Amino acid sequence: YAPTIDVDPFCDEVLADPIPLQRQLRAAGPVVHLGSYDILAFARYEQVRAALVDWQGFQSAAGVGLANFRTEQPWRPPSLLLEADPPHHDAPRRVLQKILSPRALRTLRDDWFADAEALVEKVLADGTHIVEIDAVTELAEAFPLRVFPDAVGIPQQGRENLLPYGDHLFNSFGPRNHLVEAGESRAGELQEWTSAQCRRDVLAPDGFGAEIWAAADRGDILFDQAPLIVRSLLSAGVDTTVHGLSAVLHALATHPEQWSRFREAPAAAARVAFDEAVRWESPVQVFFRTATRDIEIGGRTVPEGHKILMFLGAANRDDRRWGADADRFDLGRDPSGHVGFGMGIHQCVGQHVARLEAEALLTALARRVEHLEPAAPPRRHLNNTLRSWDSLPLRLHLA
Ligand code: HEM
Ligand SMILES: CC(C)Cc1ccc(C(=O)O)cc1
Repeated sequence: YAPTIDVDPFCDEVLADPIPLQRQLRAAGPVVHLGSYDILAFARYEQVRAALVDWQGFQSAAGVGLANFRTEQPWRPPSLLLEADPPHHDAPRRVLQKILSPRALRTLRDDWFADAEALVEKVLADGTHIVEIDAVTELAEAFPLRVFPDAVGIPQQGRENLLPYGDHLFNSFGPRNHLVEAGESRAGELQEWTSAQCRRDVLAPDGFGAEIWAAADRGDILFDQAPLIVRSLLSAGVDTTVHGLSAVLHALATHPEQWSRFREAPAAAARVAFDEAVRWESPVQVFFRTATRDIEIGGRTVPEGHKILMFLGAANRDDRRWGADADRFDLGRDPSGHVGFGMGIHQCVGQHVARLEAEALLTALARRVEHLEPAAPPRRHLNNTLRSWDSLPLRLHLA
């Protein structure tokens, strides 16, 4: 038995504010039937985590969106990591894990910290004691776009395609609603542009892209896998960090006591602040899996071949796991174990890149900004998978 809830989780009202539905789903039970799509959903931490780590029972190869690749054509060739299961998932994952490891990223640390300081200087330059900015366009979008495409090694030309490509990709994990339809006219062109950036002859000789091709030279992966693995970086590595950064900036700006606490020890607190923001906001809100057999979970059977929907954002605010103050953004909390980066064999392979970007930007801001506060109400960006802001007007009081 699973209670049915008929609210459409992908309607604009829920995408703008998913918190009420998250509460309703958690309260309804460990497994809930979504009437609007006739699928089963998990919103409590225990079941979401259990489904994420059970890659044999809940597979990714049939797609991690609503579309079931067993019966319908994906809009782009499936990812060799995200939309693959072991054994096919193993080699591409091993290659990316090594290239994106904390140790491998050490060579970028100084450059990214220096670039974040340069960006913050540029943004604050035209102010005297108080500066008003839109933190989405001037910081959260600007910083990843300054450092990440260069780290991958793609050409300068056309980088403005990265955000719209990612936005459509993340919409396409949901149902074919107005958000997907709005992106469909450019989808083919954006997909072609992105794939063209993954060819060996256009990539710089010393970036993540070149390292993926070098793995093919060594025989760690096949040559025809290399471009798709580069595509994974361009697909997952931009919009996610943009919305992760705007999430942590919004959290800190709306919790002034947390900002002053953060400024006392920015280097140490930067990583916890980012992970607590990823837990609290969950930039990646939901995604799907497909049952590989009839599976018992939460006292209910998921029939073989059926899609399940995991509400990461709801799990990250489940008081059964996080305590009574689960809804509070609190730098004193230990956010480890959150599912904002997933969990198990598909857990975000780029999480250390995201954390390094956040550390660089937050420490640069902590040096120069005494206090930050909202200057006007922020505006939500609606996307079937991502929780994000279109605009985040902030007033920065300089140190
Ligand atoms: C705040 C930023 C980010 C968030 C919230 C995020 C979230 C996630 C989540 C939830 C998953 C698991 C998907 C699943 O289980 O099906 C994932 C996987 C992945 N992420 Fe991230 N991500 C972020 C940044 C990045 C970056 C910067 C990169 C690349 C440099 C990246 C590359 C990937 C890849 C390739 C996968 C697939 C891993 C696999 O299936 O083995 N992500 N990410
Ligand atoms: C949260 C995830 C769905 C983000 C993501 C997107 C795309 C890929 C890919 O490999 O193309 C990997 C991860």
